[in-house]
Parts: sequence; structure tokens; C-alpha cells
Amino acid sequence: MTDTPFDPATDGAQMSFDGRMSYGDYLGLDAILTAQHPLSDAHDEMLFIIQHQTSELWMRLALHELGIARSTLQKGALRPAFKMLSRVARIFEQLNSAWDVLRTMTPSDYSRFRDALGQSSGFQSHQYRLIEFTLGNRNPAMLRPHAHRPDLTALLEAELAQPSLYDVALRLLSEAQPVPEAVLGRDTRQAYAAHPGVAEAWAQVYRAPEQYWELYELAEKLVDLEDYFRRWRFNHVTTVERVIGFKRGTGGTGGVSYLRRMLEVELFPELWHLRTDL
Ligand code: HEM
Ligand SMILES: N[C@@H](CC(=O)c1ccccc1NC=O)C(=O)O
Repeated sequence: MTDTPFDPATDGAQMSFDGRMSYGDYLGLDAILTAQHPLSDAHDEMLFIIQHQTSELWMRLALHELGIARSTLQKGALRPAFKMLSRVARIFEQLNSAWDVLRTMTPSDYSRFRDALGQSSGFQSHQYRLIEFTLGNRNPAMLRPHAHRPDLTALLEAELAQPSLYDVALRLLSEAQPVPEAVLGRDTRQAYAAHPGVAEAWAQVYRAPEQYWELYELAEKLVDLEDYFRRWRFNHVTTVERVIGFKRGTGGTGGVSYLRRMLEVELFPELWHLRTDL
């Protein structure tokens, strides 16, 4: 052993970043690492802020992947889109694991800063709403909390104006099986309603996977995605019950009762329904 500490410069490590782009420059760390502004002196508020900020970063990536997956599917390139859809499922798994960190916060810890949150709530997460709209869970009422932000309203409106990921999947399905015109020509702004004609079309795919392999794989990718998304909703509502019980939410909803209702949402309804009759 030598007493001289190792100097990585002798191994070629760049040590001077005068006028050169460094790690922090590239990643914009000054902006990210100075964006935590606790409003109380409660120890756990930093956890709460970072948990949400990291979730929003993962959602940003999910939206990036979903948008390109959709346009790739629209071009008829299914296989490249599958890779992106698998990645989105993994992102949701990342978000699911993150609940383990937040669950270390007890009701007593949270009550020390909950009042400071005012009426702010995840209900107002525009990225979460964009993800829901992109996947196909559309409800124009959810635009209202963003009325004070014309830029975000425009983003959400633009999303509602285009076909959802599921609409695009149904368009692809219609190239192999009859899909009702009422479905293909639907008003993309409105909530999607399950149609027996669509269930029948998907059932044909599932009865002969080898004949419709790419559609079959697409359907399973979507089910996989929804499976992970449902786990996120379930983890959320369970954590909420654990931390605030049945109190009303800061966003004004009934809290757990509202979130339980959201557990019933089906993003790709016929893909679940067809299984019963297969
Ligand atoms: C202790 C932790 C949390 C509590 C007590 C909590 C509580 C709630 C409640 C009560 C609602 C219903 C709306 C309302 O009236 O406020 C809600 C909605 C929501 N929360 Fe949380 N939440 C927590 C953590 C999180 C985290 C970590 C995220 C991740 C970004 C998140 C994202 C959301 C979203 C996106 C909604 C809207 C859900 C929908 O409309 O379907 N929440 N939350
Ligand atoms: N809705 C929560 C507050 C909350 O969780 C929250 C508040 C501000 C920013 C993000 C939040 N997370 C999810 O709703 C509550 O009622 O306690």
C-alpha cells in the first residue's frame, strides 16, 4: 500500500471544466436540485416533494415514449412501437416501487405539513392527465383545474383532438377484422365506450394468434401496460388510506372514495372483456 492518494488525473480523468460542458451542465442539475421548496419545517416534506418530482420526471419520459409509440403505430410499424410500450410498462413499475419509499411516512409525519399544501393535489397533475388522455381515458371535465394555465389547457386540448393510443390500435385492428364505423369515427374528445363489435374483433385475434401475431402482440402489450397502471392506482389508494384514512382530499374530492372509483376505469375494456368468452 502507498500513502499517496490515487489521483484519477493520472488515469486520464478530465479535471478541469472551465469552458467545457460538465455533467451538471448537461443534466441541468442547477435547475433540478434547487427546485425543492418545503413550506414547513416538517422533516418529511422533502421526501414528499422529491417523491412527486421524480414521479413527474418519469411521467415526462412515459409521455415521450407514448407519443412516439402512437405515431409509430400510426405508420404501421408495430414492432418498434412494442419496444416503447414495454418501456412505458417498466416506467410504471418504477413508479410502483417508489411507493415503498413514501410508505415510510406515517399519518403523524404527514399531518405536520398537510395544511401547507392548501388545495393543491395530484388531481391537478397535467402530465398524469395527459397520460390518461393519451392512453384513452378521456374526460373533458378534467381540463377545468387547468383553466388558469392556458398553455397546459392547450396541451390537454391538443391531446383530446387526436386519436388515443387505443383508437390507433383499433384502427390497426380494423385492417384485419371488421370494426364498427361508430367506433372508428368516434369523437376522440369523449370517453371511450366498450363496443361488442370491438370485443368480437379482438376475440378473433385471440382465437388465431398465429394468424394475427402482430395484433395479438399489440393487444398483450396494451394489457400489460394497463396491468401496471392499475397497480399504480391501487398502490396510490392504499397509501392514501394508510396516510389520511377517509379524510377528504386537498383537491376537494372524497379522497379514498374518489380513488376507489378510479380503480374501476378500464383503459382498453374489450381486451379485458374478451377473456371471459374465449
Ligand atoms: C401521502 C401521499 C399521498 C396522498 C395522501 C394523496 C392523496 C390523494 C387524494 C386524496 C387524491 C384525490 C384528489 C383530491 O381530492 O386531492 C389524489 C389524487 C391524485 N394523486 Fe395523490 N396522494 C399521495 C401521493 C401521490 C403521489 C406520490 C403521486 C404521484 C405523482 C400522486 C398523484 C396523484 C394523482 C395523479 C391524482 C389524480 C388521480 C386521478 O384523478 O385519478 N399522489 N391523491
Ligand atoms: N391530495 C393529498 C395531497 C397530496 O397528496 C398532494 C398535494 C400536493 C401535491 C401533490 C400531492 N399528491 C397527490 O395527490 C391530500 O389530500 O392530502
